[in-house]
Formats: sequence, structure tokens, C-alpha cells
Amino acid sequence: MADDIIKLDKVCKVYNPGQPSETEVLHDIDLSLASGEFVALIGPSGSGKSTLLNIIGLLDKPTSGRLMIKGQDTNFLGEAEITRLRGHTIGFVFQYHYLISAFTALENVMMPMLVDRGFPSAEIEKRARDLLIRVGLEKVSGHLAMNMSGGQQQRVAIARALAMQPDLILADEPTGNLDTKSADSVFALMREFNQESGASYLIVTHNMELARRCDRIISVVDGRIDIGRPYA
Ligand SMILES: Nc1ncnc2c1ncn2[C@@H]1O[C@H](COP(=O)(O)OP(=O)(O)OP(=O)(O)O)[C@@H](O)[C@H]1O
Repeated sequence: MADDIIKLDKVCKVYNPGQPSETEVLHDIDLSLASGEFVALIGPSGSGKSTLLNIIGLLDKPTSGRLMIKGQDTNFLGEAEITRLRGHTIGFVFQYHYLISAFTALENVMMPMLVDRGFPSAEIEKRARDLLIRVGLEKVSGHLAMNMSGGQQQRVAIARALAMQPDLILADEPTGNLDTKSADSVFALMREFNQESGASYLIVTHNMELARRCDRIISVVDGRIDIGRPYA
């Protein structure tokens, strides 16, 4: 489809090829995600979900097969183009935040824009403050990330992921270490942004209740897409 944000064509991943520890983790993955889709990625522990997410997020390369992002075959891109495509197209939200703990919430959200240098500097702080308002953290924007609760840190991570106005958000167990109420509100926030901006979301989760609230559930079992039976 022309408006697929990502398309994987026979993607395989082998860790440690040629070594005694060689492991084939993903086998012939064919997968598309349309613009604006909000999709859950589920599967048992060790089935390959994070590996798949890392490949889609251009953090790792497939051993074979093709990954198209916005119609571009990433196999033909050099490192600089990959970095640029990742920075401008993809936002990441992970279970353990990867915030800079000694920086404030505001500084964490400003960071991708400061690194990219694509935004005028006068706009960067305003944009970061606006995003923190949107995630309900305006009152704690000056607090250090390390002093914030898990739910607050995850909201900062969402604001930071949205800073560059990405077309795709990849979230790896974004609610994994949150209590039910915080998990619910973090999930609702992502859904709200999805409906507002039209960006696509691919969310790894073990929480079937949240997965059922997505547009579609993709199930990975033993490194293959298991269309027939969503794992429960
Ligand atoms: N860098 C690596 N080198 C070697 N093997 C790896 C590496 N990363 C992951 N694996 C292996 O690949 C398999 C899939 O791991 P992956 O983390 O993708 O699974 P997952 O479905 O995300 O699991 P979980 O739900 O527990 O996070 C596992 O057997 C894991 O041990």
C-alpha cells in the first residue's frame, strides 16, 4: 500500500552468525503498518518482539530481507541517512525510559531537538513546555527525572518521543513497570496522540487488556508472525 509507514519483506535476524552461539530469532517476517494505525505486538517472552522493534526502529539491521520506511528501502541507505531517517521519523518509548536521570523533565524533552538542530533555538523550549503541558506535567517540568514517579517518567518519555513530530512511535512495554491506573493513563495518552496526529504506533505489551484496545494485534511466536491465534 502506498501509505504504509513500514513494510517488512522476508526479514530474518540471526544473532552471532557463524559462531557456536548462532541463533536465528526472526524467520521470514512479512509485515506492514499503515499510516495512523495503532497496533499491539504481543507474544511470549523470547519470541523476538524486541528484536523486531529494534529492526523497525533502525537500531539493528536484519540479516536478510527488506525494511521499507515511508517507501524507502533502508538497505540502500548509509549510516548518516539511517540516523537522519530515525531521528525524523521514529520516536521511542521504552519500559525503562532511558531518560537522562540527572536532567530535568524539560531538558529531557528538549534533548532530541537540541541534538537535531532543525528547530530554531527560541522554539525548542516552548515546544518542550507545550508537550509537557499535553502530558500533564507542566508543574513538574523543572524536576529531575530521577525524582519522578514511574508514571511521570513515562509521560516525559512520551513527550520526548513526540518532540520531533515522528510518523511512527515504537513502544517496548511502555506500561510494563507501572501500576494499573498509571498504565491505563499512559496508554490512553498514546491513543489520544495517535488520533490527533495520525502517527502510527507499534506497542509491545504483555497486557492483553490493553492490546485488545488497539486497532490490530500482531502476535509473534518463535520468531514468526502468528496471524491465526493471538497468544493470550
Ligand atoms: N544481542 C543478542 N545476542 C544474542 N541473542 C539475543 C540478543 N538479543 C536477543 N537475543 C535472543 O533472541 C531471542 C529473542 O529475544 P527478544 O528480546 O527479541 O524477545 P522478546 O519477545 O522481546 O522477549 P521479552 O518479552 O522477554 O522481552 C531470545 O532468545 C534472546 O535471548
